[in-house]
Amino acid sequence: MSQIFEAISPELSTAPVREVFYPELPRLLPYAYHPRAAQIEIASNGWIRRQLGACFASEAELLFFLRQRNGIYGPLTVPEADAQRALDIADWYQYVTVIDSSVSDRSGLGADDGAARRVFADIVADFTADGGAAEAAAGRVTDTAADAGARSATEAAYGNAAKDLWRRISPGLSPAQKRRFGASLAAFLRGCASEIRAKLTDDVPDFETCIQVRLDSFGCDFIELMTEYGAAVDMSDVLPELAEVHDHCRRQMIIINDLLSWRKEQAQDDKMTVVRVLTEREGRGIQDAVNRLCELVEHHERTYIALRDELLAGPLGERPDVVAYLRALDHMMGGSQEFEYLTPRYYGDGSVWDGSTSGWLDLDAPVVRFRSQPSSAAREPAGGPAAGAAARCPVDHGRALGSAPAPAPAAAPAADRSPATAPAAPRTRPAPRTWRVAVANGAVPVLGHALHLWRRPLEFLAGLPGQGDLVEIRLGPKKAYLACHPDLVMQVLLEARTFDKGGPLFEKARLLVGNGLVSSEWEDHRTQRRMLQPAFHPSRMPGYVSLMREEVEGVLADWQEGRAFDVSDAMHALTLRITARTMFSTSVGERAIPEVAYCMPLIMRGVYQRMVAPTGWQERMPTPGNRRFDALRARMHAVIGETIEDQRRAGTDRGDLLSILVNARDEDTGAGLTDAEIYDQVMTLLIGGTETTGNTMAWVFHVLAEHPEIERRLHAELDEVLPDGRAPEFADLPRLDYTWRVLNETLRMYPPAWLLTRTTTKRTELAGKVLEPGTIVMYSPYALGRQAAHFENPERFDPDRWLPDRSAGVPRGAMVPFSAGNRKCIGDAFGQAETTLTLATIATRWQLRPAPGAKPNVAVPKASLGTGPLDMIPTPRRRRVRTGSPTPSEIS
Ligand code: HEM
Repeated sequence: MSQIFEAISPELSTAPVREVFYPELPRLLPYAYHPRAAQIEIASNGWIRRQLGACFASEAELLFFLRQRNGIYGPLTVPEADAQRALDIADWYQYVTVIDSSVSDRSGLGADDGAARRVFADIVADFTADGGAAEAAAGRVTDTAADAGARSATEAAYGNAAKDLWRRISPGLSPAQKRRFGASLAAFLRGCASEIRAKLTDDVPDFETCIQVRLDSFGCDFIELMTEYGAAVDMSDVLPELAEVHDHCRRQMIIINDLLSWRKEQAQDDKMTVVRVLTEREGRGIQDAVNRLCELVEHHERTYIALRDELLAGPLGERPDVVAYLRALDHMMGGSQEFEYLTPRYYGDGSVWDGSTSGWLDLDAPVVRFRSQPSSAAREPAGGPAAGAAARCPVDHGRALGSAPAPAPAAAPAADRSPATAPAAPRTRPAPRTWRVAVANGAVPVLGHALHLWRRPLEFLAGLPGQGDLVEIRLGPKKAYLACHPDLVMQVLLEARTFDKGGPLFEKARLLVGNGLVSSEWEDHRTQRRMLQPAFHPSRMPGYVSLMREEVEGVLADWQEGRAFDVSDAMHALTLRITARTMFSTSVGERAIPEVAYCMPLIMRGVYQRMVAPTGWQERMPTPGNRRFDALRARMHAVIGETIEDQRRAGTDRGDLLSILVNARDEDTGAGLTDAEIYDQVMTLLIGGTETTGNTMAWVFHVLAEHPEIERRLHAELDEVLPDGRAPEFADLPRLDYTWRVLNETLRMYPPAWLLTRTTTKRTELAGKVLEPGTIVMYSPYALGRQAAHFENPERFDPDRWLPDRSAGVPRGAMVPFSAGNRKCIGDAFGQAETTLTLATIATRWQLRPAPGAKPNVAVPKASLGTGPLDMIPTPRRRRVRTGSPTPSEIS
């Protein structure tokens, strides 16, 4: 293993320092140390010395291995296991880590994949029924002198250790688990051999091939088995049901491992790591690759949680062993990540963890930890956390990551399911730095800044980041703070328990949506999110998309050449119909839709006015405006109440969202939701799913009319992907790359959710300022998207800024149109599919131009940022069709 030493302790060179920024990962899963962690680690280190000492070239190498603290991996990943089992597991993981280290070493097993395969075959035989199991049963647990003579000391050591482990572990496994154990070990060793081969042949695989090899070489099968062993359960009979959960769990762990071990792997010239795939195979810069992979980690973690919750909400949730296993799997993932921050294995021999989980990491220094500032101006390349993080699911399952990006089904976040699985407090540690904390300019007596927010809110907000990273605003007697710096925004969003839903927006939103998902506070939110999540499962997206197609086609059937119409109204009507159809599949629902369409925009405007009102008395006055507002709310209530009643009467599952809500039962009490609770969720989804997408669509047609060159490029893509002029199917969406960039740029410049508020639930600190409980904290996707510090020429509509290379430097918190953390939009994938499909279908067939004198009016934005009435005139578009080589021919 001597080359490992050399590789990890490179000579200091005069080459420019290479540094990469590692964004904070969400860490939604719990982690804990086993109560006997310290004793287990020591005992396990003793076992390694006794059993596998012969596998190390010298005492120094053995000590080097032990300093990596591999013995703590077991106690961190099975914190609730019986102590003996936790020790068995610790030894097991150390055992495979010794093999893994030797595989990385070209003077050890890594020298020759053929030889390694032979050693591995012996190890498998020592473990499986022909070898270890049978011998263990007969009490023969060590190699005899004769056996040992035929094998090298190293091979004999591997064999003896395998037998010892098998003797201890196998009695706790069922016959099915024993069979799985053999197969899992074989898979691990097969993966190791493939890694050796790749290294020797200089092959960098594509993304999916790499993942497939890593699934084996990371030992995913036995990680799950060890989790079962730790929880004393057998999941062999439900593996198919767990397959999806496992897939996301595995990918999350592998990608985190590859990200955090990158310094070591690149020093050892490892080919089988997803970082290398992205940098070498897909030609990304290292920062871009890291950003992408961080997005993937978040995606897999959230999808894992969503799927896990879905399983628990179904019949398997009745089985205590499944519940115990999934809880153990949470700890496995959370603990595994904790280990990867902790181990000196990836940060250099002698490094000591300072608790940091994000920051700049030097790729070349012998000993490193995350730093708050880069140490070199020559870092490669300058840039911050995940670009376009809020944009979409970056996962292209089953394809190379670099191919056409997809507005594909992103996993929506899910709340945790019980106190035991409550998310670990997000450990955002903004860099110790000097923050600029300011009071916004232009306060007037009594009203403070309320008039600015009332009269010219966008201009006012966009000017605040120039004044400070955290800016105090006065709303009459109340103070509020706008987080302007992206890192502060991420802190607010990730520390969701401290910065909980609240503040003027949500207080007023409760007038409309009561205690629905978007406005509920931490505790309620977790239960609610679990209940609603199944409706947004990726598997439902193809069905939703075909329904969206029907609705868009229906709307287009009424368009007439040259006849102006209000595009904002039309898009809201369309998105409302789409959301409502996913919610109510009945004729009663159909009747409710026009009523809701009429009331909603008027109510939304009233909510915004109440939100920025400096005092609360105006809304209680019996003015005509207030009476109208109350009447509209009552009307909406009545019509939705009717659909709920209809669903209750029917009692059947109609496959729509209303059925999910009416049939939902509390896990503990078995109680269902009251009509009032269902009403709140229906209103939440109707508003969340209509205003946002409707406004986005209106803006996009406005900007296209203003930018003919961008429109021309959009048309070119549509003609290529949809040459026959049909509406896209679900499978077409990933190919509409430019369409997606146009929409993402629209969301940057005109985010529908332009100002959002939170309230602190306890005394806390933000930007070094102490905030008392109950303090209002806000963030503005609009103001963030207009900052020149993060977006070059921010007033320019430039979809290509979302090309991977150009977007690499955009800090994660600077682009949050769908928010982030556990309150991230539940309908993000739905919304992105909907806007992509709508834009593609309309722009394939029609071109819209403003009616004379028509332009957006944002002087008084509502709770959601819209264009206001926007009359546009449709003209049928003539498409260019490519056949083979680009020979344009016109079709109508
Ligand atoms: C362009 C489309 C959309 C945008 C820009 C958007 C934006 C957002 C944002 C920023 C939030 C977080 C609010 C906060 O931080 O306080 C949010 C939450 C939410 N959105 Fe969306 N949204 C979109 C589409 C949708 C759709 C289509 C639906 C439903 C069909 C939906 C339903 C919701 C719900 C229920 C929440 C609350 C989630 C929670 O707190 O757990 N949204 N959305």
